[in-house]
Amino acid sequence: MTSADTSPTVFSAPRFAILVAGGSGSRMGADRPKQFLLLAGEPVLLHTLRRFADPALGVQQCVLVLPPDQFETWQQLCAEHAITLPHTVVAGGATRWASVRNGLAALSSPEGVVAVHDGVRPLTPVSVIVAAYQAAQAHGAAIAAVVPKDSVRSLSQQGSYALDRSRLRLVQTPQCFEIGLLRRAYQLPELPTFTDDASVVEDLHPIQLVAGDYRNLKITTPEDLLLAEAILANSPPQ
Ligand SMILES: Nc1ccn([C@@H]2O[C@H](COP(=O)(O)OP(=O)(O)OP(=O)(O)O)[C@@H](O)[C@H]2O)c(=O)n1
Ligand SMILES: C[C@](O)(CO)[C@H](O)COP(=O)(O)O
Repeated sequence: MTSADTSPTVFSAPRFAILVAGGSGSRMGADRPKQFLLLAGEPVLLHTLRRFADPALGVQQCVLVLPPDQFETWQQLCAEHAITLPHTVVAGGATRWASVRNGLAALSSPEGVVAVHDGVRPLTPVSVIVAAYQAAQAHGAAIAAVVPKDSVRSLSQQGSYALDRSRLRLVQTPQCFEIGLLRRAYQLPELPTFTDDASVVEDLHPIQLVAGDYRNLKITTPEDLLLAEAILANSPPQ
């Protein structure tokens, strides 16, 4: 895994972003999808959008994928929170895979590097996004990942057995790809084993890992929101 690059940002390929926020947030169990819940007084998705609007990234187009029945919610939040950051809104699908595919169709260019990022990862350091874009520019496909801190076991018919965690990584987003490569991968049929974009691409192209960040959590269940509030208050990622 390469570590986050601190040298001056050098990009040669144009950069795009797809923020997938088309889910319903069933595990959060809130009264609305978790991407619209407030974190430090602002919608989770606004925090995420702001990360990708950082001038160091120079992102040309940011596509937001939303549940088709939640466009009005987002419009209201944009008005309430004076959200003027430029973005393109498209409708999500029944699965994350379908939402990414819809986001890809909305990109304004067939060339460049695209970051696919969970709209519910609002604390991603910009340095991690830079590292993923740069590695994808060099190698075609790069994703953020961290080293597991817990021991890990696999279930077996007899019970369970220990895995060698030194050979395991926990996968995060952003996941960055040459646009042509990602489009080819998303023309293949959807499989139930696809949990992220790397799993969609890996049969076509090797996946490079870059160092993620433990603060880059995915807001999934209620305690994640508490953790995110604490991180923002005490150690906000830049
Ligand atoms: N049909 C879907 C499902 C998920 N996502 C997005 O993919 C990201 C990761 O998914 P997850 O955390 O599983 O979100 P939900 O599907 O909303 O949550 P849950 O599985 O608890 O219902 C989220 O930003 C989510 O909005 C999406 O764009 N379209
Ligand atoms: C894409 C992802 O965030 C990488 O860790 C993860 O696979 C999403 O999983 P989910 O079940 O859709 O939350």
